[in-house]
Amino acid sequence: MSTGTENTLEQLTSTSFARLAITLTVLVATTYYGRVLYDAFLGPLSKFPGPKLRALSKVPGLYTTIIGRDAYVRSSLHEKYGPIVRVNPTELSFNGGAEAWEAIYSFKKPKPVRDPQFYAVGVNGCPDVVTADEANHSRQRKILSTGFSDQAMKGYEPLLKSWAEKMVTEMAKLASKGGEVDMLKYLNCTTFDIMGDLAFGEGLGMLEDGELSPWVQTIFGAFKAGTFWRCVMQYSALTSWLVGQLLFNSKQVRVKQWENFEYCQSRMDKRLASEPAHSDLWSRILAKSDGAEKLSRDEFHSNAVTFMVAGTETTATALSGLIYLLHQDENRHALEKLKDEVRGRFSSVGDITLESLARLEYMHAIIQEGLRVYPPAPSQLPRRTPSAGMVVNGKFIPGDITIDVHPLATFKSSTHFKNPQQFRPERWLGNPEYKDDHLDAVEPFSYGPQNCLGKSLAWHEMRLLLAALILNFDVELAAESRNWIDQRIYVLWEKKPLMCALKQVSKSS
Ligand code: HEM
Repeated sequence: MSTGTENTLEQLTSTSFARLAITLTVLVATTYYGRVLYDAFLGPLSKFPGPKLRALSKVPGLYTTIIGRDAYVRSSLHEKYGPIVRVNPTELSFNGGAEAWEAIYSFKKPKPVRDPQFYAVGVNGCPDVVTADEANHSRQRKILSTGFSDQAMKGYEPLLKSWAEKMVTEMAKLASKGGEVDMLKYLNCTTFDIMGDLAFGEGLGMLEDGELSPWVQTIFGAFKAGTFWRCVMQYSALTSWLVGQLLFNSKQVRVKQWENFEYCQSRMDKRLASEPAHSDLWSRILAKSDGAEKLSRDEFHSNAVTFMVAGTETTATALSGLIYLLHQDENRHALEKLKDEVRGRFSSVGDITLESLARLEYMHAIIQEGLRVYPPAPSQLPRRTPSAGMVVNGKFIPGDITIDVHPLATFKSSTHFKNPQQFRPERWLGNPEYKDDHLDAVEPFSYGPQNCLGKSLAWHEMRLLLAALILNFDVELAAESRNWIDQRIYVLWEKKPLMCALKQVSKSS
C-alpha cells in the first residue's frame, strides 16, 4: 500500500519536474526568439534594408566569410539594397562613398572605435599602433610618423633602389633559363626583404634564396585560420569561450605564437643594440625619442611585427594584381602606354629617382586603378559605434553596432563608377567619359587618423618596383594563371602563384 503511494508521489514529482523544465525551456526559447524576431523586424536596425535571414541570424554572414566569399556577397547585396545594408543582426555595411568614409573613419567626434572582436592585441600583450586605445594610438602614431615622413623617404632611396636591382637580377637569372617565374613569390620576397632592411637593418635573405621563409608562410596561413576561428568565436558566447580556452590558451598554440613573435622580437632587439649602415624606419624615431614621447621596448616589438605584416604582402599584392590586369588582352593598350612612359623616361633603375617617378602621370593613374579594381585590403575594417550612437550618411545608428565601409563593394559599385568591373586608368586622368565617377570613394589605404601609416612608402615601392620590371622585362602571363584573379578572401586575397614568362628587354631597343 505504502509502496503504491510512494510510486504515485514519485510519478507526480517527476511529472511536475518535467512540466517545470518544459515550461522553463519554452519560456527561455520564447524570450530568446521573441527578442531575435523583435530585433530583426521592429528593433532600431530594422529600418535598414538587407536580407531578412541576415537580420535574423549571424550564420549566413559567418558562412560566407568562412568560405571566403563574403566580400563578393556584400558587393551584390549593395547593388541590390543600396548604400547601407544590414549584413548581420548587429552590423551595417556602407558603400556610401566619401561621406561614409568621413563619418566612420575621420577625426570627427563622436568617433567609433576599432572593433575589438576583429583587432586582437599581439602575443606579448602590448598594444601596437593598430590595437592601442585612442590616447596611446595618437602617441604611438606621432612617434612612428617620423619614420614615414617625406624627408625620411628620401633617405630610403638608395636602399629601395638596391632592392629593386636585386629583384631584377634574381628574376633575370630565372628568365635566362627560360622557365616561368612566380611573380607573386618574387614580389613578396622583395617587399619582405625591403621591410626587413627598413625595420631590422638587414634583409631577410628571401630574394637570395628565391623562397619565402617559413615565418612568412605561417603569417600567410594565419589569415585564413584566424578568419575561421574568429567566425566560430563570433557565433556565441559559448563558442567564444571554448575557442579561447581550448585553442588560444593551449600551451602548444602559445608556444607556437611566441616562436613566431620571437622572429621579430630578436631582430628588433639586435637593431636597437646597433646602428645600421643606412638610415631606416627607426633612425629618426630614436634620434627624437625623449621623455613621454618614447616607445617602450614592448611597443617597439609589437610595432615591428605590425610593420612586417602590414607593409609587405599588401604592396606585393598591389603589384601582382597590376601585372595580372595589365596583361589581359583588353588592357594591352594601357600596358603599351605605360611602357612608353617608363622606357621613354629612364633606361635603367640607376637612372630613377623617387621624385622623378612620382611625376609619371600615367603610371600614377595605372596604380590608382589597380588599387580600385584589386585593393590589397579588400575586406571591411570594422568600427564599433559609441554607446550614445552616431549619425552616418544622415541616418542615426544606435550604440554598440558594428559599422564599416566595405572597400571592394564601394570601389566596384555601379553607383560610384561607370564600367566598375573594368580596368580603366583614364578615369583618373580626367577623361570626360568618366566625369560622373566618384573617385573620392576610393580609399585603398583607409581614411582619417588610423589610415595607412605606410601609404607614402607603399607608393614609392609600387612605382619603383613596377618601373624596374617594365624597364627590364616583357612579361607574358602563363596559361595556368589566366584566371588568377578569381580568388577567395580571408581578410586578404588568397592568392595562387602568378606564373609568367619573362623576356629580358634588349638595352639597344
Ligand atoms: C599597397 C600597400 C598598402 C595598402 C593597400 C595598405 C592599406 C592599409 C589599410 C587599409 C590600413 C587600415 C587598417 C585598419 O584600419 O584596420 C592600413 C594601416 C596601416 N598600414 Fe598599410 N597598406 C599598405 C602598405 C603599408 C606599408 C608599406 C606599411 C609600412 C610599414 C604599412 C603600415 C601600416 C600601419 C602601421 C597601419 C596602421 C596605422 C594606424 O593604425 O594608425 N602599410 N594600411
